Amino acid sequence: MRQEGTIAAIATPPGHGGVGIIRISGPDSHTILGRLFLPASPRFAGFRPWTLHRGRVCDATGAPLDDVLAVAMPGPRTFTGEDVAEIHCHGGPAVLAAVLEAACACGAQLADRGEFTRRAFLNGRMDLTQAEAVAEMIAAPAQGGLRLAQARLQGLLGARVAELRARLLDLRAQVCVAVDFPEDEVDCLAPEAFVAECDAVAAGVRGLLSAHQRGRCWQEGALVVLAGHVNAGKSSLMNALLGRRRAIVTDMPGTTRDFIEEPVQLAGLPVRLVDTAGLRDTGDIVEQEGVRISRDLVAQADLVLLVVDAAAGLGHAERELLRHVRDQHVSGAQPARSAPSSQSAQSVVPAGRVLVVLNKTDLAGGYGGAAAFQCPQEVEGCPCVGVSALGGQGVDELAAAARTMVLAGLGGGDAGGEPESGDLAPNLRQAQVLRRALDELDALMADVHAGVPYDLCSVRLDGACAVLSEITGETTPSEVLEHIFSSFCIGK
Ligand SMILES: Nc1nc2c(c(=O)[nH]1)N(C=O)[C@@H](CNc1ccc(C(=O)N[C@@H](CCC(=O)O)C(=O)O)cc1)CN2
Ligand SMILES: Nc1nc2c(ncn2[C@@H]2O[C@H](COP(=O)(O)OP(=O)(O)OP(=O)(O)O)[C@@H](O)[C@H]2O)c(=O)[nH]1
Ligand SMILES: [Mg+2]
Repeated sequence: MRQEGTIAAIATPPGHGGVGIIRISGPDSHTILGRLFLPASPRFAGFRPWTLHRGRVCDATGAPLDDVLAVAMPGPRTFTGEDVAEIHCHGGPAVLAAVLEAACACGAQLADRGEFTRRAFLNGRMDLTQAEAVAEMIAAPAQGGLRLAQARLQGLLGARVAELRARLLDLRAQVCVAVDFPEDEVDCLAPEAFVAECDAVAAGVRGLLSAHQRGRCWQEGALVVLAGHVNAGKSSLMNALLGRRRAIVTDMPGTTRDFIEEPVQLAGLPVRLVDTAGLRDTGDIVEQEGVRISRDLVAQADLVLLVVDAAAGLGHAERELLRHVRDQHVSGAQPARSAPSSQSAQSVVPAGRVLVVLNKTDLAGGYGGAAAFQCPQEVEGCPCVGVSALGGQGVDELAAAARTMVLAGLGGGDAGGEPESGDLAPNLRQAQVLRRALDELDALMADVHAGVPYDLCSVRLDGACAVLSEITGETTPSEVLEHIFSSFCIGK
């Protein structure tokens, strides 16, 4: 992992913008800026720190490239902890490429993805949860996710994990006393007290894990999959939910052959909405592949919208899909311990991942044939709503029901509404680390119960502490760091 040298990158998104920023960080950044920059003011007497100065950037031959504002920020109190310079150019791709090239000609190297933030982390300007939050803040699809990323950027998650770890370290100290002075009755830690304290820390870890599930859908969007028989109106419903014509709709069965994913908010919940190929037996190999992908997506979905032609009712393919989803549920596709509160919700609603959508209610009489369409409360044990994808009736109610079901499935229900500022929610990596920490704590408690000597127990205690510090980055393996920062944008 390179950490010397001076790096440069375009910090603003590709394309045309009002202003585009070149960011330079490292020991030579101010020298490089000085060589590129021709001040506009005759009174200019060098860069005043943290102050924008107006001037021109010229290339090596002295030809002017752009009229700019530039700033020099002296380390270590900067984003990266190093000397930083920024050149605020006109936001065109050719201008920015030319100024970046000029910076490189003066000695800067092109920055890798996430290299500015990696340097900030390595220079102790932020812990790993904060570095990850920088990227998550940029990626947040809606306000709820943004608030979760902001809490992490402030270091609240790192602080909570550090607090849990400190309790384990404290316990470790008490264990050492018990090992060193086994006869000392006053200081000796009783196994019951040992287990009780471990259990309290484990409860804290579990609390963070259940927050992860909810946080995930606010940050990445819940996966909601439109599935059902050919011609049921999945693509029409996709378009109705998006409010624009995105998917091709025809009266030919088998119109959609590949899946289509679009981000959308359903009643304020960020969702990755996926339209899929209609389920049917077919000889067409392209369509067969489409059907296979549909089944995969159904298996991964946080919520399946099973679209059914209301007049036709459930057919063979729909019943098979319901059975498929239900079997998956029974075999415990959800990690059992990750969201304890969702387990009870699941057992109340056996097929809680499926919402049956009776479509074409404008054509249908009553479900099963009565005169006016009456939407049943549930179909095959799944909640049910009636809509007309064509006319838009019931689509808002469908969105609200989908939101409620997704949040119920993730535990905690919809009562709390959107995440609030200060709410903690670990991301996937952090949750995986927390799960390992919980395994260590469970094993530790079992050992203490079984009367394993304290000096052996303390090894496990150390293990749990080491696992927890992977969250904040003290002991994170370098390939994990590499992976985290390589998912960043260039220039971040
Ligand atoms: N133009 C620009 N805007 C930007 C950034 C940037 O790098 N450039 N940021 C980058 O992502 C964010 C701001 N992030 C920052 C994070 C830390 C420090 C910093 O370390 N500041 C010093 C105090 C400086 C002072 O006021 O004297 C410190 O807190 O010690 C600055 C900006 C968002 N907007
Ligand atoms: N009357 C009526 N027709 C609808 C409604 N929704 C869809 N349709 C019609 O049903 C036909 C099939 O619609 P699609 O949205 O293409 O159906 P699909 O489920 O995506 O079909 P495949 O992609 O083939 O699996 C089209 O002719 C639509 O216009 C509705 O609510 N009312
Ligand atoms: Mg379709």
